[in-house]
Amino acid sequence: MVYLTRLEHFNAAHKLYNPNWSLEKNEAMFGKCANENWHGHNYDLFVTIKGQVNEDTGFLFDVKKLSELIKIHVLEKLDHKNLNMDVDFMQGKMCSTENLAKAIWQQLQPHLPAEVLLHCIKLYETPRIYVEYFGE
Ligand SMILES: Nc1nc2c(c(=O)[nH]1)N=C([C@H](O)[C@H](O)COP(=O)(O)OP(=O)(O)OP(=O)(O)O)CN2
Repeated sequence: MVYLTRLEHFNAAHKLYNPNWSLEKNEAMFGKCANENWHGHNYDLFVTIKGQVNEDTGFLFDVKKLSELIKIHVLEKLDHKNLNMDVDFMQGKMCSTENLAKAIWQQLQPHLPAEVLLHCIKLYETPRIYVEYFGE
């Protein structure tokens, strides 16, 4: 089994706000990210796939094709967007790094060829905060 990773990048805005809570409770939980405090992040997205190496190509999967799939199914929906307002697959969800990583998996996984398994979505919200999601 070989693991292959492609790093992509996008910028997006969000706020952390639970509409079922008071402003005070949101502020207490989410601090400077809460309520009307819209702010942006430079996200780094690591997509890791796994599988067997093809003897003819030496590739698990052409990483340029992987990049293209990520662009079409993930980045075009997220880059320079407001996660809370513009992104259909984040509607009704808290726009945390955890939920975004899980949603990216759900967006991408159905578009990978059968012989390629998605192993991990690793998403950096800041250089010091990241989430890894393994699809479970
Ligand atoms: N479990 C989670 N906790 C937090 C998340 C998250 O997605 N999951 N997100 C945030 C905020 O989005 C916040 O904007 C993080 O940015 P920041 O405070 O700038 O984070 P850093 O720790 O990298 O910056 P410092 O300056 O070092 O504090 C908060 N929590």
